[in-house]
Amino acid sequence: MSNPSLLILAGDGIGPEVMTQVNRVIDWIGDKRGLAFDVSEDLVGGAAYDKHGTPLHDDTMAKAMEVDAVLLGAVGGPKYDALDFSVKPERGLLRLRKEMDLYANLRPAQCFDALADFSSLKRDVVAGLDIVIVRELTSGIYFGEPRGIIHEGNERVGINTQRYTESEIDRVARSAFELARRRGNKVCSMEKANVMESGILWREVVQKVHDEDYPDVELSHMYADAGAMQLCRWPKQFDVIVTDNLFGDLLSDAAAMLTGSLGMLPSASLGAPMANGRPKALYEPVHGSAPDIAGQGKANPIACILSFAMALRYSFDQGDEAVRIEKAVEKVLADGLRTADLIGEEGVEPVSTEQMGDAILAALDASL
Ligand SMILES: NC(=O)C1=CN([C@@H]2O[C@H](COP(=O)(O)OP(=O)(O)OC[C@H]3O[C@@H](n4cnc5c(N)ncnc54)[C@H](O)[C@@H]3O)[C@@H](O)[C@H]2O)C=CC1
Ligand SMILES: CC(C)CC(=O)C(=O)O
Ligand SMILES: [Mg+2]
Repeated sequence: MSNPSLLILAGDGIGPEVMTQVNRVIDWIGDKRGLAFDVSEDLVGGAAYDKHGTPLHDDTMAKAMEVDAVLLGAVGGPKYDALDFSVKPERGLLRLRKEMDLYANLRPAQCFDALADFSSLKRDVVAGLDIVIVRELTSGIYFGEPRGIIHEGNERVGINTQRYTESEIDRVARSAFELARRRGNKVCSMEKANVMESGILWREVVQKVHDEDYPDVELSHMYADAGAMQLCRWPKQFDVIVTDNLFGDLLSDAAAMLTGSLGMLPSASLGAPMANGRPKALYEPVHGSAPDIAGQGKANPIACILSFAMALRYSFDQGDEAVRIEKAVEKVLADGLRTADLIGEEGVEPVSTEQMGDAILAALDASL
């Protein structure tokens, strides 16, 4: 039988830097755990634009549709800010999400004990935190029509449309309830049903899916603005949060700071099962291309490494190996290793991206 296939799209900015460390972990898993992957690499975002004049070449899109899982670094950067909207690096990533139909974006926010004092919130509030935001990823205001910038009278008007069908809400709600059953059995759904019709529909459909098929899961509803406040006030009240594309984008960046840094948050974007039973899947850190630190060897590779651990868990039924990687990360943090984004106190010397990779590989070796 052939090895499972992975397509690596490192992208722009710190994407290739953090992905270099992930490649080392992939090699380690192949050598030391006998879990080899057929890895291919390609371009996305600004890197693809530079070569092909498009942020995602059709051939790359076709490859992404064929492989067992895609691993992505990050896209975007100031070099591309002036480009026409249709060819901006971010469009490449949005096309992947849309055409692979990756409707459920799982964004876990877990606070490692060693970082509990580093969060901008008090230790009590974040210690032991383990929540997952399930963000709808293929619809809502990022994709709704009409959209654009039009002329009206003597001024321009920017338009985006929030649009959700019942079936789009239904399927992401099911993902959240299924996930909750494997965790703390609680779902909190967030929208703005007080001011948006799409929020009213969202709330109704989530409630219906719950009542018909998941009555055993505890369900609550919250307005997304209040949800943001509750995430900062007492995040441990949550287990799984399900929300739309825009609110999920915002709430998950906010949740990142509960864990210490945006450089810590992995994600899995999952779609319907393929013929082999595995879900269509793309794994990527929640952070972007971090142009302010790109090329300096300062980036924290943990979010991207933990995204590969999520791939092992959700695409390849290798939950034990995923835990092995998560424990290795926990160990290096407990040993005091910190990339620059995790340094709060004076006198603590940051390690480089590569040194963090070295330490995680050493911790993996020690786990054998
Ligand atoms: N999935 C993706 O590829 C995403 C791409 N972007 C794109 O990235 C570019 C920069 O966007 P920003 O708003 O600055 O967000 P960003 O996530 O790239 O950076 C925000 C802040 O967090 C820091 N940071 C992020 N990841 C880090 C890591 N691994 N280690 C250490 N520090 C880290 C950065 O240095 C920066 O100060 C833009 O072009 C944006 O569109 C933004 C978010 C997601
Ligand atoms: C297309 C991305 C740049 C949008 C984003 O911030 C995200 O998905 O986290
Ligand atoms: Mg974002």
